[in-house]
Amino acid sequence: MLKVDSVQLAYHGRKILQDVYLDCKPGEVTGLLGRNGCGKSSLLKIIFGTLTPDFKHISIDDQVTPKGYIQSKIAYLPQHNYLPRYIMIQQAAQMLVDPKAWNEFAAHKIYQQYSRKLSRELSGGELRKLETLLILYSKADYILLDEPFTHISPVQAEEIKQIIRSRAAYKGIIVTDHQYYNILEVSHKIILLDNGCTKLIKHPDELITYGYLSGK
Ligand SMILES: Nc1ncnc2c1ncn2[C@@H]1O[C@H](COP(=O)(O)OP(=O)(O)OP(=O)(O)O)[C@@H](O)[C@H]1O
Repeated sequence: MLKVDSVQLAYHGRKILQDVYLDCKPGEVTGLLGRNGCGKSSLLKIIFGTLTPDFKHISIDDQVTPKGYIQSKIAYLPQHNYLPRYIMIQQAAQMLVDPKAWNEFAAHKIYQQYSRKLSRELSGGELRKLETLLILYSKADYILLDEPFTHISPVQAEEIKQIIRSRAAYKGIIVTDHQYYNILEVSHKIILLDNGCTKLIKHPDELITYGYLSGK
């Protein structure tokens, strides 16, 4: 199990994260919701290990894991595109995809369609979908997805949700997005980040109580 505890982060003396606890185990999708600027991306970067906060306690199976990207324990889809503009999709896939999952990955239509293209030749939505797929089919046991539904049309979002669910059979997945209805649908557990603290949401109505949804 991945456990994230006691994260404290401040930028220039302004507290962003102060009382954070969340956990995620293989077989589970954890949805992370929160208003703009509440610290969702920062928290994912801290879990991945590329942002160092004032304090954190992160462990995988009770072993302290300060940098999850080492040994590919954790993979991370950043909020913004990560593939270099001139890389061929097939080349990126060969570097990132778990060989054991290759056949399933390569069967996806979008891969077959664009494998011989450069990343710069794809539309925003096509590239986002492929980047998400590459991370979901990586070797890592834990996957962090920052806004996988951005630029994605509704039918494509349905397909991504199905893939997230099927990959969650093998992995623990933490996903955040402003398309909260997609997050509610795909997640087994919802965590709201509010005033620097995590709150486990037991019923969607609590999202109104905490002021994340307007309730109108
Ligand atoms: N490098 C930085 N230096 C100073 N402040 C920063 C830095 N990075 C982020 N922040 C601030 O920290 C806060 C949290 O940012 P973060 O990107 O984690 O929020 P978020 O919840 O992912 O937001 P959004 O939903 O809008 O993407 C914001 O107020 C942001 O302005």
